[in-house]
Formats: sequence, structure tokens, C-alpha cells
Amino acid sequence: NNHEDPTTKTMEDFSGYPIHESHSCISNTLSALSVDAQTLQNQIDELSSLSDTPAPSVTRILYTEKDVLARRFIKNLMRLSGLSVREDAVGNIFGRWEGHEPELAAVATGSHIDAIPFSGKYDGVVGVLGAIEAINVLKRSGFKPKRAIEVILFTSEEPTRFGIGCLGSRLLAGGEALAKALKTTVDGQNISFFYAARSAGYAKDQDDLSNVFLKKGTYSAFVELHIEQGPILEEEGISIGIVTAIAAPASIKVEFEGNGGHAGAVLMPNRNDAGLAAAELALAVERHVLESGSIDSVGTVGILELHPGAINSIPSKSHLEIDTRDIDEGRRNIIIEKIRQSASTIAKNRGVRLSEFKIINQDPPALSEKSIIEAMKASSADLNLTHKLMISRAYHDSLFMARVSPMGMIFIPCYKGYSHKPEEFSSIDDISNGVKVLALTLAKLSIQ
Ligand SMILES: NC(=O)N[C@@H](O)C(=O)O
Ligand SMILES: [Mn+2]
Ligand SMILES: [Mn+2]
Repeated sequence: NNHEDPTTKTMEDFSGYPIHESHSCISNTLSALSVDAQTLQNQIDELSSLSDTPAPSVTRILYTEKDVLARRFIKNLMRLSGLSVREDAVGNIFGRWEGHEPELAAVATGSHIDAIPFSGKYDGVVGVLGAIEAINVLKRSGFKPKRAIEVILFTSEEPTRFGIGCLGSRLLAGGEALAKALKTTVDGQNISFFYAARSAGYAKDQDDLSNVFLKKGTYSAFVELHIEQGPILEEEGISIGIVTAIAAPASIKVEFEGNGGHAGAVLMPNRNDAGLAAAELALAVERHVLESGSIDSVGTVGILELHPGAINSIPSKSHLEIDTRDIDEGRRNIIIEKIRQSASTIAKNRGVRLSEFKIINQDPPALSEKSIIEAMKASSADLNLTHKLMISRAYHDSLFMARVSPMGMIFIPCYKGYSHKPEEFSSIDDISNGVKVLALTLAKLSIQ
């Protein structure tokens, strides 16, 4: 063993990597990285067919029949890649490639396969199928990890069915409050979380989800590959985005109740219209966001429902769901307070009752780990791929994995930055570049 050789010693001190092991195996790996692009594209296309809406749109909601079929599809691919597969009580799925020092904390990667109504086939999916292919790439190159590498399929990154995003990763990160809340959580059809989970084969004999919580130090690093969901990389012709921070998301549920009544017979001065209260609040959300004076503040009313929802009946109830985000948590919280104030002012002015103003989640932003950013930058450089540092305005499971593990994210370009709609698209070349950077980054992190 060549530790006696002073020059080698310094290199090891300098890089912190055991020279012989790292550089040689990484450089060998580097030269042998080949992505099976056609197979990967076929898998993306096949998975997109497991949808409750017609192509090119994809709709795949948590614990539905299509979701269960898609989960089976992923588990098969994990097994085909020689990974040992396990699932937890809410359906987070783990595929493990054992390392030659299994007692060390593993390196993890992963994303989600659930898709909001009428969305595209790349959001989340690239980070799951791409992660499995990244392991295939490393295996093909003859690389042997020291730390185990795990691919995670996170349950319900999208908030569609039970109104809370990143349900699986929040629980992995020790979401006590969420575990408690899920005992009484129902979806829009009044189906309980546990009934739905059991119909999909999860949460068999228990509703105590504390065993989903990850033990501290389970992972030494977590890296997620994802489409940018913005136009920057495509516009600037850059291949790889290295995420330095993830914006802080929050969501609010609001309900107004008024008197309702006949659209013809009730005169305007005698109305307490819950629908107009909702409309006024929606515009107030936009105003308060713009008042922040920062381009980084955003606010969306993505759900606005009126009851009874009849053209000739004055809305007696209205339901809004508000999504507001910012990379500056303080600035976002000021917006939330302004929205709360407006809701009660509007209710008073219009003589309707503010029957609910509930903050569903109000999460802090997350910062990527410096050493992982360095590993992603070095991997991109090693692969001669242009790259830039950027922030994520969309949230991801990484936002919560950052609570229990050093975190990093790799972005790839997507067509016009489209996402959450059927026109969402990333080329297989861009996806393959992302898979290579992910593979090399996982290799570097797994020999640390
Ligand atoms: N990445 C992504 O689309 N996450 C969403 O759930 C979101 O709303 O940001
Ligand atoms: Mn999404
Ligand atoms: Mn996503």
C-alpha cells in the first residue's frame, strides 16, 4: 500500500479522497459512462401510458389503480437492475445497490411518479427512471460503490389527492404533525388516507406512521435529478443546472359562507355573495405578491370552487386554495399575513363569514450542501457539460430530504420551461446528460 510515498500522501490530504481508490476508479468510470437512451425513452413513454387522462396528458393520482400499476413497473425495473427493493407503510419505495462497506450511511437519489391532472410525462419521472439508469450506467462501467446507493420513489410529491405536497418525503423527514393529521385526512370524495393507502396495499395493519421516519444519519447524501420546469437552461443553451437552493412553499385553504339565494329575485344590495368574496381575495393575492417588489415572490389561486355552482343561484359557499412561494421566507410570510388580513376585511365588507383560513403548510427554503454542489460541478466538468448554479422555484422531495441529509439537485433543460401541462418535454439527449452527471456524482459521493 503506497501510503509511504509522500507525494501520494499530500494528494490524499489535499483531495480528502484515498487517491488510489478514487481517481483511478472514477476516471475509469468516467470514460465508460454510456446511457441506454432508447430504452430509457421507451420506459418514459410506457410509464406515461399509465394515466387516467388521454395522451399526451398524464394524470396519475396517489393510490389509484394507475398509480399501483406504475409502482409495479418501477419495482420491476429496480429488480432488473439488481437492486433489493423494500417499501414503507405509505409506499415510499427503496431500491438498494449494496456497497462494499454496507454499515456506512448510504448515498440516495430519487424523485416521484405521481402526476397532477393533465400534466406531462417528465416531472419527477426523469428523477426515478433516470436514477435507475444511472445505476445501470455505473454497473456497466464496472464501478463498485463503497457506500450503498439507494434509489427512492417518494410517495405523493404532488398535493393533488390529500392537499399536502411531498407527503412521503415529509414523513421520511420525521413529520410528526403530518403523521397525526393523516389519521383524519380525507380526499375530495371523503375517502380517508388510510382507506386509500390500504386499497393500494400499504399501511396494512397500523395507522401509526412513525416507523416511516428515517433514522438520523441514514443517508450521507441525497441527490435528485429533475427537469428545470423553467426556461433558463434552454434559453441560455446550458446542459446542466446545479441547484443551490429550493424556494419556500406555502399553501392556504380558505372558505367563505354567505346567504346564497335566487339569482333573479335577490337584489344586489341584499346579497352576501361568497363567490365575489372569493374573487376579490384571488385578486388580493396577486396584489400582495406584487407589493413585495421582488420577482422571486409568487402567488397562485389554483383551486376556486363555488357552491351550489348553479348559474341562477348566488354562491352561498366558496372554497379557495392558495399557493405562495419565495426564496425569502420572511418576505413570503409577510404576504401570507396580508392575505389573511384581506380575507377578514373582505368577509366584513361583504357580510360573509370567513369559515376557514387554514395554513396547510408553510415550509422554510432549503439550501444545497456545498460539498455536493462541488461534486455536481466537478462531474459536469469531467463530462464537458456546460452548467450553471441556479435556484429551484418549484418544490421537490429534496426540500424535505434536506432536513435529514446533505442535499443536492441536478436540473436539465425542458422545452420553453413548460411543466404541469401536456406540452412538458425534455429531449433524451438532455435527459442522458443529466443521468451521466447523476451517475458520476453518485459514484464520487459513494466512495467518500
Ligand atoms: N416539482 C414540482 O412540480 N413540484 C410541485 O409539486 C410544485 O408545485 O412545485
Ligand atoms: Mn410537479
Ligand atoms: Mn416534480
